[in-house]
Amino acid sequence: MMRVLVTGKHGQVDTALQGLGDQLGLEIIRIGRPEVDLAQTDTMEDAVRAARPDVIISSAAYTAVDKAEAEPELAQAINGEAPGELARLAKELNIPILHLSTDYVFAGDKDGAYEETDLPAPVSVYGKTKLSGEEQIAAQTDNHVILRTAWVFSPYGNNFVKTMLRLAESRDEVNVVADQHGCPTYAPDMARVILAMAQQVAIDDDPTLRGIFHLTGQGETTWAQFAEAIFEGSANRGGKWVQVNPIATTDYPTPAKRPANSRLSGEKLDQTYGLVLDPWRISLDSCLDRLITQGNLVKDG
Ligand SMILES: NC(=O)C1=CN([C@@H]2O[C@H](COP(=O)(O)OP(=O)(O)OC[C@H]3O[C@@H](n4cnc5c(N)ncnc54)[C@H](OP(=O)(O)O)[C@@H]3O)[C@@H](O)[C@H]2O)C=CC1
Ligand SMILES: Cc1cn([C@H]2C[C@H](O)[C@@H](COP(=O)(O)OP(=O)(O)O[C@H]3O[C@@H](C)C(=O)[C@@H](O)[C@H]3O)O2)c(=O)[nH]c1=O
Repeated sequence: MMRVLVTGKHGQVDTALQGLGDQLGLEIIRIGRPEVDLAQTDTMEDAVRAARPDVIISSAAYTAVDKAEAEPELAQAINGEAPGELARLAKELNIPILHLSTDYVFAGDKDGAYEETDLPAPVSVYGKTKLSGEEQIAAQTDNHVILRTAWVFSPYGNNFVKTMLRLAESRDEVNVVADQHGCPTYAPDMARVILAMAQQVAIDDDPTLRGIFHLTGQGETTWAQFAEAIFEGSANRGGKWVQVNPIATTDYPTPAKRPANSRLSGEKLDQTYGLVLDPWRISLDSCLDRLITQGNLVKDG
């Protein structure tokens, strides 16, 4: 049975990986706080070695985009240094590492969807530290896959879908930015693709399977359109409909700057691995089924 070490014990992606890994009969070993703190890289080695992994999936990160502006050193330790240390260990153990990165490594001034060959130029502390993580991994081992994803949502943890449903509890309308474009991505869809890739790279040393890949849900939208789809889906399931007022980014000031366009092309992933994620609208239905129809919003906290 393949042993998959995953960083993160309470996050969206690591939770989805656990759920699917169990179904597929993989041994998923999750490491995280309090035993392993990625801000203190010396807490990682014993846990990684004890897990005897066949592959590492580096999912955990400092993901509080606005808060990172005030805590750049901590964000850099977790998003920059820790992946480098994980990759060093992967190299020593002679196993592949798959690492989650972000659309926020891009500046957002491109017209079309970003390709893997486009130059990153992050505009936030979070984006800069995630780019540093990519670089530190690549410096440690060639046996790596960097997976840039975006706008992740799921029934678990914190995300935009759950934020909107929570706002609906106290508001009849909400102002949402309409000039940032991206690709929402459902964590359980990601888990399907990530585990398929992990199984392939664990047995195939073909260099074309390595390197950077973009991994997002099919289709694109804006945060305002995404919010509208969330409330329509909510109303269709007997939940509340809330009016979305589209606004400009300048009317929603935040500590961190976000890219105006962070759409990612999934073409390389499709051509290399033959893998695509589901359209985000279909996945949003699955997510809302679990959150509203099955009443998990309250339970998940
Ligand atoms: N969420 C998104 O929209 C996007 C995410 N990504 C990337 O995808 C990956 C997964 O994201 P997602 O699942 O949404 O993240 P979450 O914010 O849901 O979870 C982050 C995980 O990292 C863990 N973590 C944070 N700090 C530490 C630390 N110091 N030591 C140990 N564990 C720590 C958290 O544990 P704890 O609960 O203890 O804090 C949690 O398990 C990340 O690498 C992220 O950068 C990329 C693009 C979009
Ligand atoms: C809650 C809220 C947000 N917004 C805006 C702020 C921001 O521009 C946009 C999204 O807000 P959030 O803070 O929820 O999302 P944000 O933290 O920017 O999400 C990002 O997380 C990191 C981890 C990533 O890697 C990215 O891919 C992306 O998913 O919506 C509104 O306009 N109105 C609102 O009521």
